[in-house]
Amino acid sequence: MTDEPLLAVEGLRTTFETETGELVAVDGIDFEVRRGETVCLVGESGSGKTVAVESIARLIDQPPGRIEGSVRFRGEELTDLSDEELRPYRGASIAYVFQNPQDALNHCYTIGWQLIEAIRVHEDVSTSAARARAIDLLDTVGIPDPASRITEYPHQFSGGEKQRVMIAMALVTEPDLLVADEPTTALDVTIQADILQLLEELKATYGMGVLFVTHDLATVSEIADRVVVLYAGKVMERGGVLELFEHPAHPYTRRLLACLPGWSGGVDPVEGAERGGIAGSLPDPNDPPDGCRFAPRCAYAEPACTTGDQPPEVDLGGDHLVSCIHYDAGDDPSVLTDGTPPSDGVDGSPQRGVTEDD
Ligand SMILES: Nc1ncnc2c1ncn2[C@@H]1O[C@H](COP(=O)(O)OP(=O)(O)OP(=O)(O)O)[C@@H](O)[C@H]1O
Ligand code: NI
Repeated sequence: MTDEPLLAVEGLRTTFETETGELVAVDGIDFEVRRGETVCLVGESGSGKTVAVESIARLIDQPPGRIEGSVRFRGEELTDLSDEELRPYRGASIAYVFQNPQDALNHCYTIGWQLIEAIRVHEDVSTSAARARAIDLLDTVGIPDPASRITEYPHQFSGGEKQRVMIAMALVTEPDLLVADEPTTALDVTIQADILQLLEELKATYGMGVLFVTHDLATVSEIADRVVVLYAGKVMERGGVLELFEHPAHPYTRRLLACLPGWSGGVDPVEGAERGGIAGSLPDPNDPPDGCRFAPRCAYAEPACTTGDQPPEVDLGGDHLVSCIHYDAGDDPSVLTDGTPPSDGVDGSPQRGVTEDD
């Protein structure tokens, strides 16, 4: 029982009915979050990060959405539960913090009123006890002079303070899992680090698992214990943060890292040349390519990369998994890291292994 991860997601697949057909936002992904650790879900815009985390507590309307696969939380299969049975989990033992705190706060009510309401929804306590708890929570999230700030309205709080209030709201239920979807993206850079630091402190204090969504690898390097790299609804690679930053295996991860200023862990010539972004764009989610979803943008794609489904994950040891055929037994992954620029393929896109002179 103690070996059971806090959250175990297996084969999670979330699709939407759209006018142009079925859109596959998340396409059969596996990952885990253990107690007391921060797992970062990282990937470009549109890769399915938000849909993935919102699928966990079924925050997605079905229809048009459709969620399949297994989500086990503290050993319990959540997908079997009715909406009513899910209530103790959704927004409670699994709490969410989103990108824009102003969207979640009601500008007509004081911060205190909103916190007290949130507390009383979950606990049968007097208003004065709830008020004391609200002050305590504001103090916990680093709002100075909470006893007087509690009477203020959202517009009297800065962006960073509003996000701290949202974190306080999430803590009301003492969650076991805090899901934070780009919680710092809307904030000034100077404030972002403070919020990350706060989340780190709270994780330690409460022993929560944190599932953190970001497109920013610099943030990942600050807070992650483990990382899940998502691309076009598929997991490209996952593993411990140090392992992943020092020995990134998937060409997509390597490209992402090469875009990170100051990262010098074996940038290959193609990656180095493209610092500042990855050429090309995500595939059409209504019509994903066969094979590895990244193959159309991958400098190392071979014909075998573009057939079948996303390659099965290869276990590189130490919890490090990669979905890339170059790591299959018998293949030679050193082509990805030997520093030789891949030869140019047709229509200017570099392709390895498909030209005669390779
Ligand atoms: N309600 C919906 N109906 C139809 N398609 C949706 C819906 N919600 C999300 N999608 C699609 O699912 C895909 C994944 O979206 P998602 O919001 O999860 O991406 P993301 O990785 O969180 O991106 P970002 O970094 O921009 O937040 C996108 O193609 C998006 O258009
Ligand atoms: Ni998102």
